[in-house]
Amino acid sequence: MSKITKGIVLSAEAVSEYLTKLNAVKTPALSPISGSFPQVERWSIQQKNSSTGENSEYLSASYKFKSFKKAWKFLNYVADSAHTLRHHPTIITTYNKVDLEITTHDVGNKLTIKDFELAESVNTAFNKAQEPEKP
Ligand SMILES: C[C@H](O)[C@H](O)[C@H]1CNC2=NC(N)=NC(=O)C2=N1
Repeated sequence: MSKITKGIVLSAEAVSEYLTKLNAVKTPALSPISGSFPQVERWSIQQKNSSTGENSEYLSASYKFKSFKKAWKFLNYVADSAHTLRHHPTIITTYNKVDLEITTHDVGNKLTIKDFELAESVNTAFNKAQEPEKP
């Protein structure tokens, strides 16, 4: 016999409306930062003006490592952060050097709080990649 003896039956419309509202609370809409930008160590703010008149903003940073292996250790941490934050950088890697760019594609390549959160966590990844290997 069912354990549920009392309850409220909701219509499919009511459930759908509730879920939409719940989702909006969990993931508030991203909007471009207006006014002054936060400062993140190692990262600088760049602007690109395309011939079509579209102005884009992005963060950029370069990281250098003692070895190729350390660069890849860093990249694996960066991938974890990107996955967790659901925000993904553009990555160019050349041997022991990693160049990163971050912008928010969903708002037309402008800077949002997500970009600065990811930049902070890339710095944390950089510090972790310097730690000596555990035996
Ligand atoms: C649905 C998904 O979360 C979005 O498309 C995310 C994925 N990762 C992203 N990464 C970046 N850099 N910008 C985005 O706008 C973006 N959007």
